[in-house]
Amino acid sequence: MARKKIALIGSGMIGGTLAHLAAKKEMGDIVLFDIAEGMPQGKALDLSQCGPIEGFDAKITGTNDYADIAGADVVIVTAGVPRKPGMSRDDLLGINLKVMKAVGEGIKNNCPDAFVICITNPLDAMVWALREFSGLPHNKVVGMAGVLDSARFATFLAWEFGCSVKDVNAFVLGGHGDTMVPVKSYTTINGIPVDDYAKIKGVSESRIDEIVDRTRKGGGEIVGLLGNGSAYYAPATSAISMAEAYLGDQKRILPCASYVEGKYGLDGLYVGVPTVIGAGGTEEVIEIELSDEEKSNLKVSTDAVEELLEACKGLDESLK
Ligand SMILES: NC(=O)C1=CN([C@@H]2O[C@H](COP(=O)(O)OP(=O)(O)OC[C@H]3O[C@@H](n4cnc5c(N)ncnc54)[C@H](O)[C@@H]3O)[C@@H](O)[C@H]2O)C=CC1
Ligand SMILES: O=C([O-])CC(=O)C(=O)O
Repeated sequence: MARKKIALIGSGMIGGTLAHLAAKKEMGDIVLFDIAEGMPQGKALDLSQCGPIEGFDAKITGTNDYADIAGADVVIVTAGVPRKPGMSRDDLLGINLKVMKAVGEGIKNNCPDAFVICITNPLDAMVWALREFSGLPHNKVVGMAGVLDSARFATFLAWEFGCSVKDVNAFVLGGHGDTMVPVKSYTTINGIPVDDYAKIKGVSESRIDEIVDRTRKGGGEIVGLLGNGSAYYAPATSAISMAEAYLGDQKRILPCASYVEGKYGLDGLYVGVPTVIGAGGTEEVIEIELSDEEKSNLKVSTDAVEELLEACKGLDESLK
């Protein structure tokens, strides 16, 4: 069987990390694309030289030519700019929207059958715009955010409880902004609801609320510490788990920015919801029961996403 082909559009901090992870996991051959000349070629050469040490045969190439992504099975998009301290993700909208237009056309012309995972911020608006520009079916274009946000929530809970992260199943829904919705009612410690476990361990409700708040601002905390750029290890790891679910037809249920039409009272937008990922791409959006408070928090978050879509339409006529 031919090896799978994974195209990474954007070869910066997340792109390079994605390439390393995909190669180590032998997910297929990897093409690093970027508009910066020499950089993807240089990273490809450097990463290829890990092969003899780590024992992978994945072929890694770097390019500035979209023709080289032809026939890719999976495309992961990180092209664009990250925020700097003091900025919100939404401040990136104007500049990254133009990038999504170029990337969408590159995908449409070269690998229209690929499964496309968008990472570029502001995530929920950029994945929507990328889908519009590429013209691919909605089930083949998805955004990565919920896996990362849920991993952050799980990490902070495991630290608080002094338990293994393997036993924490945390769930974050909604848009990938400070209004995201960490859903306590679906967060468990090996099946034990988080609020019950907090009582057992003597952790106060207000402490759990602080952890929810830290999760919401988790990206900004790292932006502030790095000073120049944003998180890349966990974002890359998150997107790889989504690519593996597709390539392996795993039918995993992952929180992803998926296209939602009808469910959750939404009408045609991308936002973080539990999603089945298998060989059909995003095969199903799962609608879960939410409390009144969770519903109203989700509404605040989805309203913020709707506003960004309107802003995109105002910036690019073709999106109207
Ligand atoms: N969805 C999520 O959870 C997360 C999203 N992000 C976002 O991911 C994006 C990438 O982050 P990093 O890799 O850290 O940034 P980076 O700056 O290291 O890499 C971005 C790369 O995109 C390239 N690029 C710019 N315009 C391009 C174009 N038209 N075509 C192809 N490549 C182009 C740049 O040359 C650069 O190499 C940012 O927008 C960031 O905000 C970051 C972390 C998590
Ligand atoms: O915070 C940022 O700008 C990058 C990002 O989306 C994250 O790490 O969650």
